[in-house]
Amino acid sequence: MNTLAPVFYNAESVRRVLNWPMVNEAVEAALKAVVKPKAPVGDEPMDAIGSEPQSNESRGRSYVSQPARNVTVASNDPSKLLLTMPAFVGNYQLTGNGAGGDASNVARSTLACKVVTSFRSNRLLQPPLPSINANILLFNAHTGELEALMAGTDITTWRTVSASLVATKYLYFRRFGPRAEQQLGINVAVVGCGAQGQLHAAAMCANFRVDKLTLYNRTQIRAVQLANELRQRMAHDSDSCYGPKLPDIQVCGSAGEAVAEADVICIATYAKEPLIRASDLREKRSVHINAVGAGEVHFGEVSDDIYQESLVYVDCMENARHELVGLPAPIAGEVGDVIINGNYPDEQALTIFQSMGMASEDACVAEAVQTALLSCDK
Ligand SMILES: NC(=O)C1=CN([C@@H]2O[C@H](COP(=O)(O)OP(=O)(O)OC[C@H]3O[C@@H](n4cnc5c(N)ncnc54)[C@H](O)[C@@H]3O)[C@@H](O)[C@H]2O)C=CC1
Ligand SMILES: O=C([O-])C1=[NH+]CCC1
Repeated sequence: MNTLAPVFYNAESVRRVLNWPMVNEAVEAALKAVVKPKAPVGDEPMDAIGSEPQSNESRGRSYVSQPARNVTVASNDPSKLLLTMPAFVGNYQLTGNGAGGDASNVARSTLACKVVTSFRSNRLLQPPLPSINANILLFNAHTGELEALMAGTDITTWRTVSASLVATKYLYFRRFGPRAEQQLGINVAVVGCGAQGQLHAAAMCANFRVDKLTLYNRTQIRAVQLANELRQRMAHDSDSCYGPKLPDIQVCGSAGEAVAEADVICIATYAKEPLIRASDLREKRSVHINAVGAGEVHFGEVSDDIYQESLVYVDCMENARHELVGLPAPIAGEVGDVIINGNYPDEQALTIFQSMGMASEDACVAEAVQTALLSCDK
């Protein structure tokens, strides 16, 4: 493509092409690409003696260059942050869905940088603004030229929710069998009904068979509004993807009440103190938690006693070394490794997906969005 002048894709254009099959596939590609190859035990190639294991690139697998994100505190207020998130994702493939209709199945490489602010007080403005605002720069991966600037706020919400969907599929459903995500009904709890919580609630119902959805928000009216919106949307959706029966949606007075019968919990707040504890979870564990929020300290909203009982998985081990210092439990592994190797947790396990958010997810989704928009123009 000739990129003499970068193209601007506004939020409306991006929203037009976002859909779950596309975003889920792009996010799954990013989660797999960050997994570093393991050195084969007792079978090291001659040229590997004393050196690093062979790279994903030399093995023909996808790979990532994703430095730790840079955080700038805006003014003297530590809750106002500017994050720069660069990533190169090499040699990954998307099928027709993930490429926005372009089923060429060629290996792709994407170079991108997301610039995102997190100003949690934006919600208190009149009128309120989103807490998270993002833009994504997409470069030509061969020449380094800037090709596009893309509105990235919706992509941030969608790719974060999608990471929770993918984690739920592999860390929860797949422990019960290869097609359990299509067959098993689940109870889902959403704690925090801001931008993230709202889309988590809708996406869990659109992608899985949800029997019961419980919602909790500190300001209850927002949970009530979300419940009403979801009920209306589901009732009017003609090509229903919600399974044979619509979910029973309930608003709860506490986070503990919301999670009491949940199989899958999504928690996305700015709370610094834990909102859920081990005694809140149902006795028969077999529970999966997507821990998404808490701002600067990712693991603040879930109590230590839950972490201590859990197998904790992350999106990226390398990022965890920088961002999860003090995590009250060891890290069991990366979601991408579970996808690649099929080493699913036991049925009874309590698992946490500790979501930090990766620049490579933004890059792969932005690339899929651009492909979809270009194919719309044809
Ligand atoms: N893991 C990832 O990739 C990403 C994580 N996030 C994080 O997700 C969280 C939510 O983000 P948004 O939904 O965009 O924000 P939002 O401002 O739209 O919603 C924030 C929610 O947190 C709740 N909340 C805030 N403080 C609380 C407290 N002390 N106790 C209980 N509830 C509280 C609010 O009631 C609201 O429901 C943030 O921590 C944000 O940093 C956001 C984007 C990506
Ligand atoms: O990954 C991301 O984009 C963010 N994580 C927290 C704020 C924004």
